[in-house]
Amino acid sequence: MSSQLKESKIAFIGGGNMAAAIIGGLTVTGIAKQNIVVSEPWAVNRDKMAAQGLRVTTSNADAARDAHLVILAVKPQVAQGVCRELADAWSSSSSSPLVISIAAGITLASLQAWFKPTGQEGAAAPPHIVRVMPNTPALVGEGASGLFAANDVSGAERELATALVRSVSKAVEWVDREELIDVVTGLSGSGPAYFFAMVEHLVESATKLGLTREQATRLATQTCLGAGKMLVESPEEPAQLRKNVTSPNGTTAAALDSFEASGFAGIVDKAVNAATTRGEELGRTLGQ
Ligand SMILES: NC(=O)C1=CN([C@@H]2O[C@H](COP(=O)(O)OP(=O)(O)OC[C@H]3O[C@@H](n4cnc5c(N)ncnc54)[C@H](OP(=O)(O)O)[C@@H]3O)[C@@H](O)[C@H]2O)C=CC1
Ligand SMILES: O=C(O)[C@@H]1CCC=N1
Repeated sequence: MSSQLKESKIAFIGGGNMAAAIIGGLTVTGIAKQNIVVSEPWAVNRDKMAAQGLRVTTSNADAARDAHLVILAVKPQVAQGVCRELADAWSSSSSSPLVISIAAGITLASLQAWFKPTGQEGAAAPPHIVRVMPNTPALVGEGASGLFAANDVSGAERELATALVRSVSKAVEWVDREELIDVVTGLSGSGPAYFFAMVEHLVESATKLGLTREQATRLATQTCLGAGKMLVESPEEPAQLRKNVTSPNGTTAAALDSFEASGFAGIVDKAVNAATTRGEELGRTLGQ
């Protein structure tokens, strides 16, 4: 792990699902809990974080004031208010941290405008910002994340962001246009839910056909894990792995033909487009 990351004080603004996933991954990889502070208004989430030995607060300003890295992990709908609050907190300090925003859709232009210093003499310059789109498998160190940095982000800051993301993600992809973060959102940010939904449907079908729910769940989840592991570890392309399962005129062909007859490729294409478009829309409607 990078020594820069190990020595950084990290503040999470928002202690919900995604913050919990990233923090879970970070602590497993050896980031000291005393270097993490979580600001979270909801007592239930705060207590969960405190129970893990993390420092918690209800004050975003207190959490962020001395941090080297601030992870903006609130819903897009509250991002503007939170950024303005943080800008106020930094207006009386001489340095500002690197901000990592994971808020879906919220653009760098919006974040930069909301973080503008409030005009006090000697106030810190606005923070440098990296947008990251992680996903919840970060919790088990199996995340997939996309990143995009503002122009003013230095090489060292990029390395710090990469180190943070890499400590909870196996796939780490910098993209070269900001719009592509919305595509990453539609693919891997939301993606775990697509696989969970698939497993839910598989379990429903097999239960209707006679397996117990428990048996069906064990078989479906292990199939998902096994297929995922093969996708990662095998040198073969996904299409070849699919063909290896598909005996001519066999059972798999019957299922895949059924998928195709129901327009599977089109269904997936529409879904990824819907998520990507929703990201763009969030950015437009909630942003500058
Ligand atoms: N969940 C996912 O899989 C992914 C989420 N993201 C992004 O991560 C961000 C967080 O999502 P997620 O973790 O799912 O959402 P959650 O609602 O689980 O977490 C957000 C947390 O922020 C808290 N909060 C609300 N207002 C404030 C405030 N003013 N200051 C500090 N904290 C506040 C919320 O408290 P309360 O409940 O009381 O409102 C909540 O606990 C979103 O922007 C989302 O787009 C990105 C990738 C994947
Ligand atoms: O559903 C959402 O908006 C967030 C962003 C990606 C995953 N969850």
